[in-house]
Amino acid sequence: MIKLDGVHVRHKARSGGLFSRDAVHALTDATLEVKRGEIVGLVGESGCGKSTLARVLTGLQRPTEGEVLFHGRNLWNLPGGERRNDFGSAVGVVFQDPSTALNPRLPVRQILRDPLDVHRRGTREAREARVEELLDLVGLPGHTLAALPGQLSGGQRQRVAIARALALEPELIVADEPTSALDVSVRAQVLNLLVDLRERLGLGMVFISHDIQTVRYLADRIAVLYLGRIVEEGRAADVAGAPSHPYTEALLSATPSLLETTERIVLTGPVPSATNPPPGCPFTTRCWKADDACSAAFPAETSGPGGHLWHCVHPQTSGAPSGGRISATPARSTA
Ligand SMILES: Nc1ncnc2c1ncn2[C@@H]1O[C@H](COP(=O)(O)OP(=O)(O)OP(=O)(O)O)[C@@H](O)[C@H]1O
Repeated sequence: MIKLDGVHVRHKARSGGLFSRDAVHALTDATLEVKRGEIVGLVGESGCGKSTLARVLTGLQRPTEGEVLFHGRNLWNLPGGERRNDFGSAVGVVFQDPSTALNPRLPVRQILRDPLDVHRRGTREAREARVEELLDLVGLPGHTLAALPGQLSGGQRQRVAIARALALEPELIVADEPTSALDVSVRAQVLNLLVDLRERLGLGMVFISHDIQTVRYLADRIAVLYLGRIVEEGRAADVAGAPSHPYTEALLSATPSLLETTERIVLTGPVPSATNPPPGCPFTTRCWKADDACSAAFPAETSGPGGHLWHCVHPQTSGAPSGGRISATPARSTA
């Protein structure tokens, strides 16, 4: 349905002076496909490029290089009107914090009507009926329509934001950390709602989170980002169950599931600057397996069964995470 092909995004560095040519390499050579009805999880630490990738997928950010293909057509070669109308309605977005994503002065009824009005969908009566249908889809009672966002709980606000994202019957929802601003008690409800909607509506979804355990629960496939690069990608069971990249292993150990006994990997070295990324593997400075071979060039793509891909010179090959077996090294300590 949508494919990123060799996408690079470089921003002008904020810290540079007026005439500085310094660039932040927010995304480097990202290739990723989301098929109809599939949930792709995107994980990585803060600043690794998750939101940039979300902005590229939703057409809010034009790549510096590379292509965004929507049903095989280059998004940025489409006429502006087609891009805004057809692509704009095919992709819905849910942001992290519903308190800031929803206009506090508009009642829910108007918030849900806005996209239908802007895209001139159906008659006035049909739009009213759609608004009620949307509310029902996300499990909110009818009286919510008269409420202002400030009169709702965080979980209810996020349900309204999800309903708004669904208004134009999108094929794809991009959800950027949709539960991290919510109370722990309602996170599971919102996650279950997203899974339920995917099943009922056949939606594709890109779910972005720094928490690989949450993503593992939801996603069909996972892509792991590190300093703007996708370093591992594959079926969720392969990436989270038998990671090949040491960084994925470290992410998994940071939020161990209750059933696993892997020791925690605490990464110690510095994260390289995104303004001046190293020529080799960007994880070298924190990796306990790194040697000279890792610094020469960014590791080529290696593939395993089921479309499992990784970029690492010393991948984990045993089929099980090494955490719990490797003792602490200068680049890694355990806690
Ligand atoms: N408009 C911009 N101008 C300059 N640099 C930017 C801009 N937007 C993002 N960046 C930089 O690009 C890199 C990737 O940022 P991005 O927001 O995509 O990461 P992220 O993984 O979503 O982080 P977080 O989880 O903290 O939101 C970071 O180094 C960030 O500082």
